Amino acid sequence: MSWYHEPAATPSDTHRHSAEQRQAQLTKPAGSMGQLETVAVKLASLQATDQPACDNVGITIFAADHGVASEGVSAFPQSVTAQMVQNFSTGGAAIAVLAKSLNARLDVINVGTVTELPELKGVSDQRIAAGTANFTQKAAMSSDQLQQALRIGQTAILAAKEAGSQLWIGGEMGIANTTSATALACAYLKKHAAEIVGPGTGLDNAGQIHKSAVIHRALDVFDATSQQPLKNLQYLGGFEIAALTGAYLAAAQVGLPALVDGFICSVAALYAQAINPTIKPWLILSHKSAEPGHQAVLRAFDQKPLLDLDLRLGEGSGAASAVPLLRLACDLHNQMATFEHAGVDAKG
Ligand SMILES: Cc1cc2ncn([C@H]3O[C@H](COP(=O)(O)O)[C@@H](O)[C@H]3O)c2cc1C
Ligand SMILES: O=C(O)c1cccnc1
Repeated sequence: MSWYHEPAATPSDTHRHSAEQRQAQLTKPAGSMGQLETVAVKLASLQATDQPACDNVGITIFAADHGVASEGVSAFPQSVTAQMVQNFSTGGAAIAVLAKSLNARLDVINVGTVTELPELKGVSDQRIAAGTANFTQKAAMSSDQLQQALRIGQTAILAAKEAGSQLWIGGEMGIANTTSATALACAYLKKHAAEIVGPGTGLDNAGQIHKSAVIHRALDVFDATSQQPLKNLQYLGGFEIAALTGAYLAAAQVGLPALVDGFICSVAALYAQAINPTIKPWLILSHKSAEPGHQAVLRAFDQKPLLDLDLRLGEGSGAASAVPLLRLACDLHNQMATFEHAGVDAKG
C-alpha cells in the first residue's frame, strides 16, 4: 500500500457536536448565518477545538510547464509560467498580494518549468523535468515522475503542518494547465471535451473548439476514460496538478483542513478523493470559478463553494479571497453571545 492510500485523520465528532450546540444557542435565528455557521462547525470538528481559527494560513503554489502547450491551447505563451514564478517571488502576482494582505505564509515550489530559474526568494527548485510531455503523443509523465510529484505535495504539507498552519491553500501556475485539467475532468466524469471546455486564460470560440479537439485526440489515444485515477494523472496530468493531488491527500492524513481553489485545484482534489475517499471531509471548497468545467467538477463534491465571484485566475487566489470570510465565521462562532448570556428570549 502506498502512503497516499493510508486513511485520513478522523474529524472530531465531539467538537462538531458541541460546535453545533453552540451555534444553536447564539443570539440569532438558528441557521440564519448560513454557510458561515456550517463552515465554523466544520472547522471546529477538523481542528478538534471549541475555538476554530484561521489565523495561521499556509499557501503553497506549485508551478510547472505542459508539453501540450505546443498544441496552441492557451492564449499565452509557455514562457509566462517561469515569468510568473519570478512575479510570485517579487510580490507582484495576485496571490503574493493576497498572501501579504492575509499575513499568510507563501511558498512556491517549481516542480517543472521548461526553463531553469535562478535562485529566487520564497521559491524552492524541485523540478522533476523540463515540463511534461505532450499528452496527445505520449503519457505526460512516467509513473516514477508521478510518484515524485505526489511526494513533493506531501512534503509541502508536512512543512505547512510543522509551521503551525491551521488552514492550507494550494495553488498552481502552469500555462496550458486548463487543458490538462479539462482532460482529467473528462476522463473522470465521462464527459466530452466540448461539453466542459473553456477559455482558460482567454481563448476565443475558435480557440476553444481547437482546445476541445486536442483534448478529444488525447483521450482517444489513451482510452483514459477508465476510473483509474493514478493512470489518468500520469497520462493527462501536470507535475503541479499531481503535486496538488499529493498535497490534498497528505493534508487529510495529517489533519490539516485544505481550502480548495478553482477549476484546476478542484480537479486535483477530485483525483485525490478518487485515490483515497477517506480524505473527503478535509476539503473545503472556496469558490466557483468562471471556467465552465468547474460546474461539472463541483457536482462531484457534495458541498457548495463559499464564493461565486466570476474569478478565473488560479494561483490559489479564489481560496485566499475566502479566508477573510472564514476568519469572520470563526469570530462569530467564538465571540457571539448566547441567548442565555445576553438575556435575549429564545424561540418560543
Ligand atoms: C499572466 C498570467 C498569470 C496567471 N496566473 C494564473 N494563471 C492561470 O492560467 C493558466 C491556465 O490557463 P491556460 O490553460 O489558458 O494557459 C495557469 O497558469 C493558471 O494558473 C495565469 C495566467 C496568466 C497568463
Ligand atoms: O479556476 C481556475 O483554477 C482557473 C481558471 C482559468 C485559468 N486558470 C485557472
